[in-house]
Amino acid sequence: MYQTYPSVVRLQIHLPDRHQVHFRSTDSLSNILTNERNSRTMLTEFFNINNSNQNHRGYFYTDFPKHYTWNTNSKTWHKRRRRQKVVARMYSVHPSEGERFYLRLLLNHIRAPRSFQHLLTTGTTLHPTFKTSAEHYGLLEQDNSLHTCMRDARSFQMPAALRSLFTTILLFCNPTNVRELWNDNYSAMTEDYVTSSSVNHVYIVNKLLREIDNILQQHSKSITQFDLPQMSQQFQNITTSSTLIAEELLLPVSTIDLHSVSSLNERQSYIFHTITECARQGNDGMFFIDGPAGTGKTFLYKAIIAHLRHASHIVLATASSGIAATLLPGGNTAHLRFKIPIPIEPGSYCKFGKTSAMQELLQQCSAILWDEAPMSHKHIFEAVDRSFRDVLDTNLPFGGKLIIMGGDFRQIPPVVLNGTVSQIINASIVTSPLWLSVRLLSLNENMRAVNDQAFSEYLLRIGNGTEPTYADGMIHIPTSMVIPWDGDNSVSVLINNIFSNISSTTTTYDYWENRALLSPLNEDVAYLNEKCLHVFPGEETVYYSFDSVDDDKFNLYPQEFLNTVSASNMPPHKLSLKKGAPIMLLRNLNPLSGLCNGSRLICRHFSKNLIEAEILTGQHKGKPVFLPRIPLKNTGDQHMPFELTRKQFPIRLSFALTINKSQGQTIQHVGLYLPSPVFTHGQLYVALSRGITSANIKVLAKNSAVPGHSGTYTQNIVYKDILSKVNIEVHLLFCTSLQLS
Ligand SMILES: Nc1ncnc2c1ncn2[C@@H]1O[C@H](COP(=O)(O)OP(=O)(O)OP(=O)(O)O)[C@@H](O)[C@H]1O
Repeated sequence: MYQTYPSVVRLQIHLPDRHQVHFRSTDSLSNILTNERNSRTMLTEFFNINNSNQNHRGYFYTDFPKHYTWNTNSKTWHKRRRRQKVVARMYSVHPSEGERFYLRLLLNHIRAPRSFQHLLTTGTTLHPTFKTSAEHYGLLEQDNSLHTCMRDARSFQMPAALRSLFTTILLFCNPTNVRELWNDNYSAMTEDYVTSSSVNHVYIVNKLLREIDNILQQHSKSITQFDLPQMSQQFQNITTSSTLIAEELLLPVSTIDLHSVSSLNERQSYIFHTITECARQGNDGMFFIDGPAGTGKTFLYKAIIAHLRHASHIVLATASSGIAATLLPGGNTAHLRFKIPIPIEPGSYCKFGKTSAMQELLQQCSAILWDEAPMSHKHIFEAVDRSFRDVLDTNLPFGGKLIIMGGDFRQIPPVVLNGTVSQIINASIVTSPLWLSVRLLSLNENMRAVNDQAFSEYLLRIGNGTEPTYADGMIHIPTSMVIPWDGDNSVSVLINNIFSNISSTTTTYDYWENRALLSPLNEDVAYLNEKCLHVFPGEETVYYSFDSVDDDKFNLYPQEFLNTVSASNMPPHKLSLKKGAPIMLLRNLNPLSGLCNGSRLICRHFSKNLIEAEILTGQHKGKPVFLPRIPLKNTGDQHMPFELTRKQFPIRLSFALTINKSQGQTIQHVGLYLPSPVFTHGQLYVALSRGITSANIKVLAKNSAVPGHSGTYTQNIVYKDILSKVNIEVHLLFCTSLQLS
């Protein structure tokens, strides 16, 4: 390490009085023992500095050498005079070393500890071992965590939420003793089934099994794969296919959506009648409802779905993203609904066969709706098309089914990891042969910003890439929307602007649903969330994840390194929350119940192994749900040479969201934070078009000047190749002529 830069400091780690002492062979034993210098180590002296309150900033042990230097001769720490880059590491300790490993874990998570005893103390309790202390701090997983999770959930007496939690545990948590979990929770899970004394036990067991099986089916699993009681013959005869079909037929039809038909605007009405007539006559066809953000695509889908379901048609409502799926009645992600393989390959097939329940459901359904289609890779549509043709024994596109795709090509395109612009364009459905069979239907009236025409036109110019650009594709942001950049201060101004009275108000669903900060990058979103949580009232609860790498026999990846790993689809190692704070789900736990990747919720109650929350948006708004910790893997991350398993609650705070996650939502008060500009097609457009009027949108952009021009500017990225392939302008004319004729 000699002469390396930055310098590397190795920090001693030892149990009380178990440190190494160096002495000469001629030294007497009593001298060695009585020499005070021999009792001093880097760790004990770190404690001493903390005791003397010199470490008033509360540095961790591993941060300490950045501010203090170690003098080996005097065995003392001294404040650094000059700032210098230093990397400090504690010696690594294998978990098999027991107490020393747990001591190290505590030192990595507790700031400025004053002694070993301090590390062993939580509140007024002095723990006998570092292990129990670490357990108490929530740094170690308890053996019975799933049982305590279910036990805590039972106390809320919400049987439906408990059944969903039990199934989530089966699906994601690999429980070792399923039957014991079942036995312990059976009564609580069926509390609401027992409506009269005549309902018999066999019926209740089977009803519960059926309900659990229905949730499992969404994930291509079944109760037969778990150690659960067998379903009786009578219930088994209700086959999965008939259950799938019955479920669709029994979906409630919203009267609001039914009545909304009368308020459709002219183009919406034209498309509504074209599609519903097609379904009524049993015709096939591929439609694409294209419309800029806010033109009422979702509003129209809901009217179509309600009308067809009311007439006893089966309509499979799906979407490319979880959040868009939760906005549709009975919506599911296309991935789960059609069992689309991950990763997708050019020749992939979906994971259902000719004799599957899915095949029977497809036979029966009158239409398939697929929202946010431009976000999905063309190989996904091609796999679904191939599978439908196969199981329905026909060579017609999508097996001759009526497909209604929708979305906006001005918005976020498919994600291609490290992809070039041409790879991203090439991933779009517009470059698939399927696109040739598509009939485009366009909407053009912004119903979201209907009362702010100038804003609506500005948005469209941004989306189409026709807003005048200055150097490097920079476009002007109207002064009324701008918060001038002034570092951290201006971030607080932005937060106060969007979340007015955040520190004092008792906030409602509407408050959270109508407000969000947006930013392109995850790290900036995390920064905003942290700042918001800081000013949000209430006591903070912290959950640490348990991180591991499979088969890491030689401890190549120490805990503190794994804890620093962050990925867009992973919760943080240190998850800080407060009651009443908004959060976002990071996995599709139970889409049919509104628990999708991207669903927004509000925290209500925290236990060690359970979070109780309420759904904030979409069809299931207000529904209580339980969330367990689940092991999450960072599969598919090409930047990492190992597969990390992080056991954590699958959530993040959601005062702030990435722009990509906000797509599809109407958010009245939008705060756009751009410490760096947007990086892909459609992002600026998606962010700004969440709002309903320019008066409620605030933009904070760094480096936003254009030489020679006054005002604030930011980059807008539009891949015009995608838009020209859709040929939107030409098509608008086509639609107008159809209407006029
Ligand atoms: N015909 C209509 N009458 C009244 N309100 C409407 C109508 N059409 C749409 N809206 C309202 O306009 C807003 C935007 O509609 P919607 O979310 O359906 O647009 P979208 O095209 O799906 O937007 P995005 O592309 O951003 O997802 C919603 O609040 C919706 O209720």
